[in-house]
Amino acid sequence: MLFNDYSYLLRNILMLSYLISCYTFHAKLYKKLRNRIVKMSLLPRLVSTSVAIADHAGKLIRDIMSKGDLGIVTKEHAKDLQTKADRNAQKCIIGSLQKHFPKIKIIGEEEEEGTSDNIVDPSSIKVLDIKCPPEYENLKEEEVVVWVDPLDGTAEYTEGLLDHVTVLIGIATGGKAIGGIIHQPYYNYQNPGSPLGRTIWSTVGGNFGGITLQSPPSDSFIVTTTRSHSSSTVNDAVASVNPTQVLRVGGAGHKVLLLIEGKAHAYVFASPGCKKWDTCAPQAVLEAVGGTLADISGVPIPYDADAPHRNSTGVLAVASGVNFTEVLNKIPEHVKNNLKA
Ligand SMILES: Nc1ncnc2c1ncn2[C@@H]1O[C@H](COP(=O)(O)O)[C@@H](OP(=O)(O)O)[C@H]1O
Ligand SMILES: [Mg+2]
Ligand SMILES: [Mg+2]
Ligand SMILES: [Mg+2]
Repeated sequence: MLFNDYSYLLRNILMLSYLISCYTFHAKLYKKLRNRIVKMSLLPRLVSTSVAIADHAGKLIRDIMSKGDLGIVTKEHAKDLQTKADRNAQKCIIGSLQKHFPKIKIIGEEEEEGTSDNIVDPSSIKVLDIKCPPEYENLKEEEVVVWVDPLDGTAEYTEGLLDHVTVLIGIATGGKAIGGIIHQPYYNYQNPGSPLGRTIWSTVGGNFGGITLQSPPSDSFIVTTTRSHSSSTVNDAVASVNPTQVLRVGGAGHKVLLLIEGKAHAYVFASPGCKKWDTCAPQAVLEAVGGTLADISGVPIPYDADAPHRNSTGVLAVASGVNFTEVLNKIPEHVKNNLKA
């Protein structure tokens, strides 16, 4: 009896010391990771944190779709839709960015402000191997503008074209896109067994991750453009660059991923419909891999806090290795002038 009591006590002491050592180990590891992220300069810290935030927003987007009540409303016109997923993802992204970076300027597509629910937990932030170009080593929060598209490709989301959907977080300073996060919440959704979703990140002049750069075929010229916001000017511009194939798909983020993965040579959108939150993150990711994105006349798009939200002069982008000027020179003057007017 006495022996049983002792062995019981001994077992409990061993168990307790095991639990304490596990706790201490994890607490030390957590502290080490926190210290690493706190010591990083602002740009890599903002990119690492935004990757975790975009992943979390992607989960909210999938949850809303799986529950089936999308809460669709129209905004400026019948083809300009917004769902509960756009609204909830925006609240989560803005709330989380404000909590971690209180002084940065954040401009989001939707009207929703950040809330304290669904704030990304610091323990979900992984320290990624992000290179900070030397000119941004001392960047301050007050100098940064973040352009947020909580759900790009809303029209396609409502129609079940789920791989067209992305979450876009674009980081800008001095009017330039310098970092981007593109999260694709439904990547692999048609390949059960493969990991669902992926996140691509970049710093311009630094590095990128989450995607493998591939060149488009050399014996064709594939153009990607809008699927749900076409017009005669949009179609004229596409035809003018003599495509061998046209991929009409949703989302600015998705179209830029096609350029990076070698599925298209150029993204041509001669329309004032795209906004800065549609292009900032895609531009930063595309430029980090050697591609180019500007307006339909080749003029750089400004991303300052006071820049107009609308990209009124359209969008023209090419994959790495495709000559931007050659494509630009094929866009007719009447298309460029239509957008200037
Ligand atoms: N005429 C238009 N009106 C409103 N939004 C437009 C538009 N043309 C393009 N956009 C926006 O630009 C993004 C890319 O468009 P597209 O998929 O047609 O290429 C989409 O972002 P959102 O889905 O985030 O609203 C889309 O709504
Ligand atoms: Mg929208
Ligand atoms: Mg968008
Ligand atoms: Mg959107």
